[in-house]
Amino acid sequence: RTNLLHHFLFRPMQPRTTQLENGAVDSREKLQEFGFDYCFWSVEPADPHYASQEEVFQDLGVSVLSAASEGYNVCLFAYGQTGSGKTYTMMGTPDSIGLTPRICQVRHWVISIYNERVRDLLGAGEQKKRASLRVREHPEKGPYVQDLSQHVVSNCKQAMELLEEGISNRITAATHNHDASSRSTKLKYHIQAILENNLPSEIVSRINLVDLAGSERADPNYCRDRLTEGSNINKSLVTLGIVISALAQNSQMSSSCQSINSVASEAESTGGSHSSSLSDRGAGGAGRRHCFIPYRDSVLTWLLKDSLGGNSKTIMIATVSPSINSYNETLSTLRYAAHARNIVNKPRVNEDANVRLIRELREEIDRLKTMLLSFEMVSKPFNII
Ligand SMILES: Nc1ncnc2c1ncn2[C@@H]1O[C@H](COP(=O)(O)OP(=O)(O)OP(=O)(O)O)[C@@H](O)[C@H]1O
Repeated sequence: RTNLLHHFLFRPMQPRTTQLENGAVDSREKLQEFGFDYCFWSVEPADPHYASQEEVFQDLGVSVLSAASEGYNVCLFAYGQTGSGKTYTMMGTPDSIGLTPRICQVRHWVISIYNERVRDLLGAGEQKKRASLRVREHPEKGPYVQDLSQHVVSNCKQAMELLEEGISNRITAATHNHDASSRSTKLKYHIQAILENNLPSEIVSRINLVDLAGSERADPNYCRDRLTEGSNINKSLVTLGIVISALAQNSQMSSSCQSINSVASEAESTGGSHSSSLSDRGAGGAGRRHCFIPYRDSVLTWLLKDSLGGNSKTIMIATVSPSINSYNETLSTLRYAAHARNIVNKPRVNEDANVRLIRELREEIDRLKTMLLSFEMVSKPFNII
């Protein structure tokens, strides 16, 4: 999230009309307003407002890389209806390279790819044979996939080749196994790129790049008729929706408690007669139960635990189609994104405690040296005499 906030007036390209009971037509436009940080229009290259892949990278990719080099975990995920451009934005085409290969072109990235069944798409030998890998949770580093193969890439071309290899492995595996879950892959791919900075800072930051399946799968009715695929098929996307709205609700609750508490402390400091009642209300608000966040209900949300409401800077790309036929899906994507925007994460620099202490002591020495220098400069005129 940046501080920049624009407003998006959602207006269908043709005014929506409603047939009234008496046969008349109500052609009033229905406008909906949404907040967002960036908006990219990439329908027609000849359009003066056309946003190229390079522009999207400059706005989003560069901030991902700079946050990661500072030691923050970063997550970038694309959400939207089928065919609205998630893969185009995240992966791109050979002629128009998207965000993921551009982000991964930096040296010493370690890439791992897996789908929602946590299959290692780039594994060789034993790793390739395994149907699925286990997700475990490290007390400090958070959830991770055990025994995932790691691949180092040093340029954009290598990253693109590796991604294509992983994606073709996923398609082959799904076709051969007649695996219902893989055929309707909820998560197209999930890459974890780990940036390891060498000593003395020892910063390790994790980048999650996620290309989700079409958002219409988040609708529990989507595969009602597909008996073979079962009702759990869209679990990742449905759970993602539940997690996002629960987090948004918690964040809103916390911010309203904070504002009540700040009004209360202001009233207390000015000696207001009603301060105690406001404090009580604040305490009551804080005491209100926060929603339980069901991260573990799906592998996707478990692995993205830090990215959603935790230690990460997270960017959600909501892709929408300009077509009037996609009105409902577009509206639902924008509502989803508006919910996600309310989530407050707590990103922090990943540093070893000892390393942090050394860094802080060095900063203190620098500060004291500067003070000493300015003190010497002030006292010099007297010495000259
Ligand atoms: N901005 C764009 N410019 C040019 N082509 C685009 C753009 N966005 C999408 N496309 C093209 O539209 C088609 C569908 O896009 P894409 O595969 O990215 O959709 P998706 O949201 O990932 O769909 P799904 O959820 O089904 O995988 C692709 O052929 C893609 O190259």
